[in-house]
Amino acid sequence: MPKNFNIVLASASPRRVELLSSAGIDFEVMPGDVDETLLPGETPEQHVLRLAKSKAETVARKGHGRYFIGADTIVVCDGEIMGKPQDSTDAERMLKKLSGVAHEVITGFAVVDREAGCTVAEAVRTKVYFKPLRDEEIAAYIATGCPFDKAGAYAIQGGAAHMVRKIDGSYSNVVGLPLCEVVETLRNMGAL
Ligand SMILES: Cc1cn([C@H]2C[C@H](O)[C@@H](COP(=O)(O)OP(=O)(O)OP(=O)(O)O)O2)c(=O)[nH]c1=O
Repeated sequence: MPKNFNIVLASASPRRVELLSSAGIDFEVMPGDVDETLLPGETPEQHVLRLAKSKAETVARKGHGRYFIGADTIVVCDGEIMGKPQDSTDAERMLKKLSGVAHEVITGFAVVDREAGCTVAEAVRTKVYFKPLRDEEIAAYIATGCPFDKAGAYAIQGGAAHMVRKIDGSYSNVVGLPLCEVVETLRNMGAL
């Protein structure tokens, strides 16, 4: 793909940077720091779409470039929306809840075209099935420190790969950016 520094990824997530780079896209990175508190009555989709847009718009207001990409990932298990765990007790609680059952990972992404004054956003869902986890397995995983900056306290691409029996849907969506959909959207918007 041609070099295009008109694209800015509004993210501090090394996973998102790696995923977008793997698609052969050239872009700049500028983190978009926003308050990630869930609003009362917000559905999971509304939540990730609002945050994805907010991250992209925050950076679009101050950065240079034309297309700004923001994203937000959450885990939804039995009606509970899980963001990043607050501490190891919270991580343990989340992993015990995910143990032996299926949950959904939802990533919302938004692309702001600053010149055209328009935004395209989409929420993508992947179903993830965990095997039953032993308490020692959970404790050992938390001790690695990996869960703390991950929604639902796990990383499918890292130390938690062996906990996942199967997934239905996009793998990159679980890692933090649904690549197929993001690249399609960039192309439809004329960014590629
Ligand atoms: C479920 C899961 C999440 N994650 C990560 C993706 C996201 O980085 C993180 C969820 O937090 P987010 O708030 O979506 O993103 P972030 O704060 O890391 O980065 P930014 O807002 O600057 O873009 O969890 C994995 O890396 N692997 C996984 O298997």
